[in-house]
Amino acid sequence: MLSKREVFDGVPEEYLSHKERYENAIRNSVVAFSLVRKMQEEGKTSINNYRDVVGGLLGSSVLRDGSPLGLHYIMFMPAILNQANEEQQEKWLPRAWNCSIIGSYAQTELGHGTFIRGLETTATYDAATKQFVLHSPTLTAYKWWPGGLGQTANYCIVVAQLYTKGQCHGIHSFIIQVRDEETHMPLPGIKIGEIGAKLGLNAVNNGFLGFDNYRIPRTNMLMKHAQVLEDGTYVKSRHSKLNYGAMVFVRVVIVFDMVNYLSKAVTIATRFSAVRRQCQLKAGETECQILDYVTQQHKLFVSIAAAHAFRITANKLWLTFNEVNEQLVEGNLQRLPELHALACCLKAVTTADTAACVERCRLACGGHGYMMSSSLPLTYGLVTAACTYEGENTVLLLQTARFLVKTYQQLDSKALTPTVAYLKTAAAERFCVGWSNTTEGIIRGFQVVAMRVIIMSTFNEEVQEMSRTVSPQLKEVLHQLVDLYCTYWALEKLSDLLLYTPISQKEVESLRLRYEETLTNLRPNAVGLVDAFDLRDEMLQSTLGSYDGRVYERLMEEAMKSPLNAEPMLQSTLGSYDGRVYERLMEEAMKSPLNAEPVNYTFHKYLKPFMQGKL
Ligand SMILES: CC/C=C\C/C=C\C/C=C\C/C=C\CCCCC(=O)SCCNC(=O)CCNC(=O)[C@H](O)C(C)(C)COP(=O)(O)OP(=O)(O)OC[C@H]1O[C@@H](n2cnc3c(N)ncnc32)[C@H](O)[C@@H]1OP(=O)(O)O
Ligand SMILES: Cc1cc2nc3c(=O)[nH]c(=O)nc-3n(C[C@H](O)[C@H](O)[C@H](O)COP(=O)(O)OP(=O)(O)OC[C@H]3O[C@@H](n4cnc5c(N)ncnc54)[C@H](O)[C@@H]3O)c2cc1C
Repeated sequence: MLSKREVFDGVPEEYLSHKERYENAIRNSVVAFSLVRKMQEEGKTSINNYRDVVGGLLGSSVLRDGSPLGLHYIMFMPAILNQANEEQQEKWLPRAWNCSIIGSYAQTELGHGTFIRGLETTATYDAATKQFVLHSPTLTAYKWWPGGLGQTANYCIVVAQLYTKGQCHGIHSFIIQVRDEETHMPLPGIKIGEIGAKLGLNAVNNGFLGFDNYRIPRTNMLMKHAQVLEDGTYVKSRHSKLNYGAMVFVRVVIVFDMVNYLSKAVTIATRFSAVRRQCQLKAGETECQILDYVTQQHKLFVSIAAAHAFRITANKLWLTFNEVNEQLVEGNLQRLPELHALACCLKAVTTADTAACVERCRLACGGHGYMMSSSLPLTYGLVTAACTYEGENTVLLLQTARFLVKTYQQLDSKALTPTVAYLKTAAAERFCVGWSNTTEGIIRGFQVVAMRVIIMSTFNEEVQEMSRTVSPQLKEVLHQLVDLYCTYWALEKLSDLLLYTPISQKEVESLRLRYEETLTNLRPNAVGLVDAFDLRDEMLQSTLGSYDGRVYERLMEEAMKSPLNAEPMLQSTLGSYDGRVYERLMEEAMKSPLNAEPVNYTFHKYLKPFMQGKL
């Protein structure tokens, strides 16, 4: 059995080289995911409900900057579950589930990420040999970004343009072996490596992948929805977008991820704000806690409310996802567009808001928030990536807008699906006959705004659920959070409300007062509210947010761990670009020390024994 997490001579991750960071990540990941395998063996997690277990690990302090094995669970396995037929699932799922193969998900290319109908990788069917020929016709056709593909995965799901009998049938998914299972060497016809250092997630080992007329069996096309028969006949799917299912799943999971990161950041910043004393409210008094400043409360408290709002929303979205997928199994595709629009909208909104809130938490901690040891910069790097991956936010909001416009156009001719039923009511109250400075009044106002601009989504507060299951005291605080969240956004989006609702100047002024009252009302419970997230110090990994409040002692302890305090300069910088983007990106990637060797030693020492169940 492996010893617990090894670090280089006690040097924290921040001081490791790019290569050492990867080697450390492999060591930590095989230990962490050996635990998942143990839970599988004991029946404590299953192939249909491992989200919480894996999600908890991927957000934990052990894998704090991601894992080379993350995509295996996040997309490789869900893609097989979602797009492989029964025979293919029987062949591949057991090996993926016990990690005797490690997979990734290769869709994005150097030249295309958003416009997936424009992907260039081709899969051409050869009926004579009953094989598909995978090929990357240009440099921009190289797969670029797949997590774990650089040095770790030996299989991946590849999304390519399918050609058979001379005709292109659009993008489809294929399961492809890219490395030898014994030697881990890239297979002939495969060009593979890692793409280099990034803003964050530097333990994920994102890779590139090029094909040179690489042949795979016909049965390696995932054929749950569409098929290619032995003679090359193409059988199309019931719905052209069923192949996009893996992306919908991850967008839903990302909303849960944002809850975890936002809770962590606001816990750190709120606890630090209770410890930090700076300046005086009145001359001659002792310095006050910075948490007592209304400006500090304005920065932080809405993040506490947002963490709860996102958690409630994530749970509701997960229920919708499972409902719609059960209907898909029965052949009922009616709610697929709504699920797609909802997943797009909530992934975009929660990632953008979380990135903004985490940055605000950092700013609220002054210079100490800028220290890596606070864990706030690392958290920001993780959440800001989510605004881009799994669908760039702008593009996903446009998808939601497209769905809402279509829904509005069919308002009188088609029954509305549950999450847009409010449009009927908002349409009836075309100009929102009255305004009230209550939670319900604000929600109704936004429904009217949404109705009028058809691009705002609204959220359903689960207030009724809270009144059934919580004590009067807790209900009062949760209502304060609901009030805070609504009045905050009413004030943030005041221009829309002024444009589309009859809110008066007087009501805006009282809304402002109400907002400040709510901040004051929440102040006594602020630390208790973040303590309620129940995030252990090991999870927070933060000098500022530890439960015992020993901020300064911890800052100094961490500072003394820097090798710079023990020896002279270590650092070097990279060159800049001359405008030849794709060639330069590839040249930079090839500078990675990880690409200097075909197989990193951690494969033979850790990964292979892990995959063979010998750990
Ligand atoms: C189990 C794990 C547990 C815990 C994990 C813990 C943490 C996990 C958290 C984070 C994850 C970590 C790492 C993430 C790794 C990220 C991996 C990636 O990034 S993979 C690559 C992702 N790439 C994308 O998302 C590409 C974005 N682009 C698109 O999706 C599409 O191009 C588009 C923008 C949707 C447009 O598609 P297209 O051009 O084909 O379609 P149209 O716009 O013309 O619309 C036509 C029609 O189709 C409908 N539609 C589009 N997409 C879907 C869909 N997915 N489902 C259903 N329907 C869809 C659209 O609504 C239109 O319908 P119509 O209006 O015609 O009725
Ligand atoms: C950390 C990380 C991990 C990733 N992991 C994976 C992975 O494992 N597998 C994988 O396949 N991919 C992965 N990706 C790739 C990711 O899915 C793409 O980066 C994403 O889909 C965006 O595509 P792009 O980068 O090509 O940007 P582009 O599509 O080129 O978009 C660039 C910008 O152009 C604008 N834009 C583009 N299209 C439109 C439009 N229609 N309307 C308006 N504006 C538009 C937007 O401002 C957008 O930000 C990862 C990315 C990151 C950052």
